Amino acid sequence: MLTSRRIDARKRIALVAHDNKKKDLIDWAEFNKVVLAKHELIATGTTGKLLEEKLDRPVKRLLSGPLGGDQQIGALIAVGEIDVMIFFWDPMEAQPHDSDVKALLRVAIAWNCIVACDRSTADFVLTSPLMQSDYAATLPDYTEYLKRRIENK
Ligand SMILES: O=C(CO)COP(=O)(O)O
Repeated sequence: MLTSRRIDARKRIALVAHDNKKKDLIDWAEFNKVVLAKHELIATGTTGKLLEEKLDRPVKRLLSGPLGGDQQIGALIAVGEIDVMIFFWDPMEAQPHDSDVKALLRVAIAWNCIVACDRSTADFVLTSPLMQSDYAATLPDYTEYLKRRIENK
């Protein structure tokens, strides 16, 4: 069931990284451990396992990316259950599941999900005042508009 964007300051953050980018994502998450502690973390299988170990906190782990985890994150985005996605994908190496990667990035944009694919953008997102509930509440919610537009097609 589609839900509207959450105004809550506690966001549901999806974290995903390709193998060559896992170290970058884990370093970033460790650096931002205190801020991330305020949010719910959801991740693809291997990324989630590494995050749990490094952050010493629970992370909702889905399937590994190539085994359907990317599709699970995409499905959560489509029903409004992810507020932010941090996806450090590898621009230097083709993935066996490139079609899933493309689908995940596509559905995130289709649903106006906040997406960061590198460390600089992830820093901007995490430090944005829009991460706080009172700021987010002043923004228009595009969810209903997007839903109408897609369903009327
Ligand atoms: O493959 C991925 C993203 O496309 C990530 O999956 P893992 O976190 O299971 O390695």
